[in-house]
Amino acid sequence: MTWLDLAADDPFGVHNLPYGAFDPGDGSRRLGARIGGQVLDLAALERVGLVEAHSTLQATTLNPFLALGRPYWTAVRDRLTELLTDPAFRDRIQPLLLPLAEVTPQLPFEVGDYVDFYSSLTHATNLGRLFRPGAEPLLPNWRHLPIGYHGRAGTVVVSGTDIVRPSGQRKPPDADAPTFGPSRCLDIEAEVGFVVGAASSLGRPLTTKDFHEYVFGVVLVNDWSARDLQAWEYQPLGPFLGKSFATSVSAWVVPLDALASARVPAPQQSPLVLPYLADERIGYDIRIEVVWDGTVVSRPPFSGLYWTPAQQLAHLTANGASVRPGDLYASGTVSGRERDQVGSFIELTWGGAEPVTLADGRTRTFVEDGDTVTLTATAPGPDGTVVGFGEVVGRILPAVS
Ligand SMILES: O=C(O)/C=C/C(=O)CC(=O)CC(=O)O
Ligand SMILES: [Ca+2]
Ligand SMILES: [Mg+2]
Repeated sequence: MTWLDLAADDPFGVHNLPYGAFDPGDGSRRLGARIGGQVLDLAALERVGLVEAHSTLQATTLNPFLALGRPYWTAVRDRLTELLTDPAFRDRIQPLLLPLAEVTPQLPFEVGDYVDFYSSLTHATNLGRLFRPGAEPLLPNWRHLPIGYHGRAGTVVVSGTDIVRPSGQRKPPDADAPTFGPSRCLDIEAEVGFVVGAASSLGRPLTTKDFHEYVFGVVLVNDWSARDLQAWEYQPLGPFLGKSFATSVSAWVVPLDALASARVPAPQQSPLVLPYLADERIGYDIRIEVVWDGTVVSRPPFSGLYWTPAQQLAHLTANGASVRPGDLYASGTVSGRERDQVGSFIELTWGGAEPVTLADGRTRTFVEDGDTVTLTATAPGPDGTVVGFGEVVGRILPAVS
């Protein structure tokens, strides 16, 4: 029990303690841990000697702390738990807590390499039908390896950043020639992102068993996608400008250790995978909500994903590629089987053919200028608690002409 005045069902109780970076209001950047509606100033905490992490908590991003590896992540988390539960520390900790409302969240880590997977069987099947009508929706490799592509790390932005509508080339199937202009089919993708902490060595693949040693924590991801640009450009090399203009992530990195109670069996795979992809089938019961301009339109369940994050890590290093602190890999769009569980609007509105009606009566197919899309999520915590992920929110600004 924490000595802070927190409700037992607060999703940011001492069982969670996600890490982030914030501007306290003077234009500087500091590292913090979220507890309830406050931020614990980790830089100050380390300066006064209440926690020790080789001065990595003085940095403006989490990367140096991530690089310390699992033993330090555990030691610092244990220490924060002690400081926030033992009333003997109350008087020294209280001055280091800032109200969340008075700080501005920053991108918590400098994104190294960014990979996006494609691991939901339902999403892959739906997109196959929509993008390749008449063809087999799942390509022959889909059940043998976690399909992914390398995205653009430099355009990963923190929740709250406005998104400018992208322009680009598109050519509807019935048009004679391509045109250039603002995307008319701007979409979202609700995903779960895994933040790599420890570095691996070039030429040394990781195994599925290495997941817990190398992955530090989890963020929510909105992989904004311009479907008209994507449909025209993606063959044969895959997503490019249709997805590289912006990817939003939540401001608080939930440590993997906070998700121990959220582990659930992942779906069994058929056919059996190659030995390097064999894993313990551990999924996470992360329940996402997609909110479109105030209306909850979908509740994608992460637990049903076919490929697990441990398999994704093993696969992305299977050729000897190394990972670095701050690398981010996203699960791929989280879509459950029901229409109100899909993680993209192209699925929700079936390519724009079936508009959705928001609570105030407006109808939507794709995202319009001025719309705000918010993803939130929770997962079960220890002893009946709930782990919150905060939100990833973005508002669309008109295209730049
Ligand atoms: O099937 C396709 O051609 C395209 C699929 C996607 O756009 C999905 C994607 O970016 C990966 C994912 O988020 O699942
Ligand atoms: Ca995606
Ligand atoms: Mg993207």
